[in-house]
Amino acid sequence: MDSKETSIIAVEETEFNKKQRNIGRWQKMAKLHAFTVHYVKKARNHRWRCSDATFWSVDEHLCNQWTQALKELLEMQKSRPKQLLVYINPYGGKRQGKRIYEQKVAPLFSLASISTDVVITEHANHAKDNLFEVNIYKYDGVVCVGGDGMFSEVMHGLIGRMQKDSGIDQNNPKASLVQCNIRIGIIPAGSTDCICYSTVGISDPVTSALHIIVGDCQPLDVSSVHHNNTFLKYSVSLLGYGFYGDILKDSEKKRWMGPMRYDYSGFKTFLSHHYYEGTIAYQPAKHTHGSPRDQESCRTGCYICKQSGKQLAEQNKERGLKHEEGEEEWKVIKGKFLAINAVNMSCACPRSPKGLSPAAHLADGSADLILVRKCSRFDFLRYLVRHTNQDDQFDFPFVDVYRVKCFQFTSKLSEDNESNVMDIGKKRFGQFCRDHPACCCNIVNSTWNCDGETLDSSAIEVRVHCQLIKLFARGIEEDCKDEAAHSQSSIEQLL
Ligand SMILES: Nc1ncnc2c1ncn2[C@@H]1O[C@H](COP(=O)(O)OP(=O)(O)OP(=O)(O)O)[C@@H](O)[C@H]1O
Ligand SMILES: CCCCCCCCCCCCC/C=C/[C@@H](O)[C@H](CO)NC(C)=O
Ligand SMILES: [Ca+2]
Repeated sequence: MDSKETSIIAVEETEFNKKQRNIGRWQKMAKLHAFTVHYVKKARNHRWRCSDATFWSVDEHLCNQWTQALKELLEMQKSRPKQLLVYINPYGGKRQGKRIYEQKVAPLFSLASISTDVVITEHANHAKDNLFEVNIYKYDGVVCVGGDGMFSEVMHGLIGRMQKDSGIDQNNPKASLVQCNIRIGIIPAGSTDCICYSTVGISDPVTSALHIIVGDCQPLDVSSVHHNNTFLKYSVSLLGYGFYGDILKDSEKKRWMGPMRYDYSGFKTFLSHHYYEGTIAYQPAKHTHGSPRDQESCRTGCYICKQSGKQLAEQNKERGLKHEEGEEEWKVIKGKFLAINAVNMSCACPRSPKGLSPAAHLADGSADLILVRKCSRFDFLRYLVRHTNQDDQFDFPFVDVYRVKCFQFTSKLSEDNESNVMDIGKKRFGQFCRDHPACCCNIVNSTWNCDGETLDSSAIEVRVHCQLIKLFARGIEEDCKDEAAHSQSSIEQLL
């Protein structure tokens, strides 16, 4: 945190006697007055904690003046939320959402004088549907307690509500969507918590609660996914076909296993080593300055994301004056793929601390399209291992990566179904694997994994909407070796 920026959470008058301290003769001479400042203390690995410091004086007036001045300073922080709508998924991750909120988060919100309306969800889509009914405009933010799936619900509710209120048809894949200025806070209590980890740098409920309290704001790109002019879903983290789609499909049947289900299904999917044929067409993201092979990652105050934000503001100003840009060139790739991963952000998570595309940006209006072509099991394992270490994940002859603003995918199977009259044998028994006719392995489509939810269609059209939503976060901060000491000194400077 910048030392000029206040990291105070709350200021309270304190009864001095309760804080028994050895202050020698002062205590005997006069009645002491005190106030306590609760502030953010930065610890290692992007973790934030709430700490406090008590100040005392024999001068009651001086004490009151300080308390008043600090409270006024806090009042002036207009970006801080005062009223929040909170959705808790009691069944996400290890089913600890309610406990985490009540024990770790609610006391901090109350300390920071934030009032809350809390909804404990009773079924899937409860939060999403509810966001179409409530008066969302009275809130400074919506908080979800759960995992990526719960975040996805809240995001769909908010984006959908904004488009409905503005008369925008979500089924139109070319529609300019209305930005959503009501920020979303994520209290991680899921299985992967990739969105929280990639935007804060850690999956920790207290840290996330403190980012909400100090009123952080991080814009985020959102991809819209359509099939045949029908809206399917939005995505902010991973849109994965092949490996990650198959893991998700298998793991959904094993929700009872909790977060372990991904390891079990991951191992199974790895052993099955399925590849899928299809065609990808994409438009490169020429507007952004970065590349997926950059060494630098997106960090707090990222220059590339700021530039994209400026371009977006210009476009919004010019909209109406200018006609839609002419069609840019499409690149087409046909092939056999073990995995097709499109990521709007790095997708860093505790399992993969750098993520699937370490140089992807949170708010640059682009996604990184990663194509993992058919290769041996051993090579695929080498690729997967690089999700977890520092080595370059794209430095393989069977892996390609492109920074794109939109793409389309059609599986070979659906191309064939659309264009050919299938013979009776195929219709009855399914299509047989052309490479191994003797093995009779059935070719089926994979499933798209869209931020942890499956999509019903394999043929999709995807478009990145630059900075469509905002989070209570600030992106991952640059490593600071002496963060704890720095935070302490910033509070001392302030007082
Ligand atoms: N009360 C509920 N009962 C059943 N399902 C719910 C309920 N509330 C929300 N859900 C659904 O549960 C799904 C999964 O929840 P969540 O994302 O919180 O946990 P997770 O899947 O374990 O974690 P992750 O998404 O990080 O892998 C969400 O898609 C959401 O729609
Ligand atoms: C033998 C080594 C295997 C290493 C495997 C590493 C696995 C890394 C997993 C990274 C997934 C990150 C993408 C996040 C996706 C989320 O949207 C989704 C929902 O929470 N999670 C999953 C697992 O699909
Ligand atoms: Ca992006």
